[in-house]
Amino acid sequence: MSTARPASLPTIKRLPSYLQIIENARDDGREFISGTVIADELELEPIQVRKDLAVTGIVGKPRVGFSVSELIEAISAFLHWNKVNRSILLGAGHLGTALMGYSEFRRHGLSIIAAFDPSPERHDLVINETRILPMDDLDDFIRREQPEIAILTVPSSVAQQTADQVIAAGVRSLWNFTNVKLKVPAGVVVQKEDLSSGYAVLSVKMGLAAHSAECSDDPAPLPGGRTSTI
Ligand SMILES: NC(=O)c1ccc[n+]([C@@H]2O[C@H](COP(=O)([O-])OP(=O)(O)OC[C@H]3O[C@@H](n4cnc5c(N)ncnc54)[C@H](O)[C@@H]3O)[C@@H](O)[C@H]2O)c1
Repeated sequence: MSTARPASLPTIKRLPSYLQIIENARDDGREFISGTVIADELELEPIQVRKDLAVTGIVGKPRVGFSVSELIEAISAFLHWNKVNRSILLGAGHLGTALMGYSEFRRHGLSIIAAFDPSPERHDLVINETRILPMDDLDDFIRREQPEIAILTVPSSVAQQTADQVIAAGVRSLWNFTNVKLKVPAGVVVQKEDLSSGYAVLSVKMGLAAHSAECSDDPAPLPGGRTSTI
């Protein structure tokens, strides 16, 4: 019987950090890992880590902790990272090229099978095994290859029309890096990404640290607890 529980968004966002630590433990030859060790590495409360890991349905053993291999498998399965998600990227400029160059995605099942850009000088360039193709090839490519995800790193001015085009051709999941709130039909999933939110957290931490340094020598905790890194 599964003991898995529904997951909140913050829990889902923390799981990749846990996975990284547990994979490091595996690479160090360890068979078990405790929630406390994971919590210490990430400066979280152990109860938070145990609650988060409960969503995977894996239960730790008293005084031993969690089986490293079981936990890796369970987190990967929970995140659907144990299957390949074929994706295309629209807009192979600065950000798009950086995403294509990030090999960790492939390790977690995100395979960028092609990129599309209107700029002729970029056509047929291959970045990290992904070829950049002309926009004219887009519709046929989607209908033929049926990618699950479209990654949007186009200028904001063309974000909606690009989304409309890939949806019309059959894509059902969009990872939107533009600052446009896309309008999509029911059944299409959109995740909007904004690096500014990470920068906002950093800025607040810096402000708290500066305030704390003025008041004492102790590091500043974030509101609600320890000096969290995530
Ligand atoms: N989410 C974030 O935190 C974040 C961070 C940086 C940039 N961005 C956004 O990502 C997007 C790209 O930024 P960038 O710095 O890489 O810009 P860029 O100008 O370097 O790249 C944009 C690319 O899109 C291509 N393009 C133009 N029209 C297109 C179309 N109709 N279809 C497909 N490709 C098209 C251009 O030829 C260019 O190669 C922008 O919308 C930017 O605001 C978001």
